[in-house]
Amino acid sequence: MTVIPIMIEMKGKKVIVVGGGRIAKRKLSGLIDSGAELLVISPVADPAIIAWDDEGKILWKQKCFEPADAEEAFMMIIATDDPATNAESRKAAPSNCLVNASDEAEAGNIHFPAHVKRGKLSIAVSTNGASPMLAKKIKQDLKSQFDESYEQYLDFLFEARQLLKKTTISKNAKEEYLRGFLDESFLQVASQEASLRELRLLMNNKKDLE
Ligand SMILES: C[C@@]1(CC(=O)O)c2cc3[nH]c(cc4nc(cc5[nH]c(cc(n2)[C@H]1CCC(=O)O)[C@@](C)(CC(=O)O)[C@@H]5CCC(=O)O)C(CC(=O)O)=C4CCC(=O)O)c(CCC(=O)O)c3CC(=O)O
Ligand SMILES: NC(=O)C1=CN([C@@H]2O[C@H](COP(=O)(O)OP(=O)(O)OC[C@H]3O[C@@H](n4cnc5c(N)ncnc54)[C@H](O)[C@@H]3O)[C@@H](O)[C@H]2O)C=CC1
Repeated sequence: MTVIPIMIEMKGKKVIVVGGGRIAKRKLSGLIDSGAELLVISPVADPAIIAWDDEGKILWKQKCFEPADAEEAFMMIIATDDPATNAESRKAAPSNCLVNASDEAEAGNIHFPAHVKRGKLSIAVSTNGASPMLAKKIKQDLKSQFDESYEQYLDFLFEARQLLKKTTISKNAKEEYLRGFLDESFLQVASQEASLRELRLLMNNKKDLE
């Protein structure tokens, strides 16, 4: 399979998860706050899945999979421990459906990468199914390299860039600021605040000229 990485908006999209065990729980945990409409089909479910159902975050249909369950699915995550059910649900997927086959790397058309999220920063690692364990190990390494301070740092970079867009300084000067903010010193909140103050002044100067 030749694959490409994309970031995808899942709000309101119908996702059918076939199976309610450990793997279904892991895949769901990455989707639970995405705004997708999450439906789990399985006779037995992990306690975390039952709790999400109680909280109204997902809908658990306590039953075995039937082809009609796949109707209008935007995405299917196939994760039962029964190979025959997994094959049957793959066949029932609507055309153009995104299909994650967690039991057989080549059988679906999407994989889930190992994922580090620090606020607006996302780093995904894929080995194309060669070694999910290596993907996980690299994720752990990246987690320490890009620690929690990156969440605040990304918010700073976002705000600084929005402020710069509103100033009248030259394109080169803007780029110089943006490049400067990549220096590690800007991981410090004090440096971020000082720069935001400076940029707000620049912006107000623009207003004065208007
Ligand atoms: C193709 C893919 C499809 C998909 O699931 O999307 C897939 C397929 C399969 N995984 C299997 C096994 C394991 N998978 C993991 C772990 C993870 N697997 C994930 C993704 C993917 N796994 C996709 C490719 C990702 C890539 O390589 O780029 C991660 C990264 C993300 C996630 O799951 O969200 C997550 C790390 C979570 C984290 O970041 O913490 C572990 C280790 C563990 O659980 O600790 C084991 C046991 C060790 C081993 O077997 O290697 C099996 C055999 C099943 C069987 O035995 O029947 C298959 C099927 C096959 O190989 O055909
Ligand atoms: N992609 C990945 O990262 C990994 C994938 N796997 C694969 O995922 C599969 C599932 O693993 P676990 O979640 O650990 O198993 P599990 O035993 O925890 O859960 C299996 C689930 O399938 C459900 N199920 C069984 N028959 C069904 C049917 N006819 N219709 C609907 N649901 C049905 C069960 O009720 C249960 O909820 C494994 O068989 C393995 O092939 C395993 C490890 C990692």
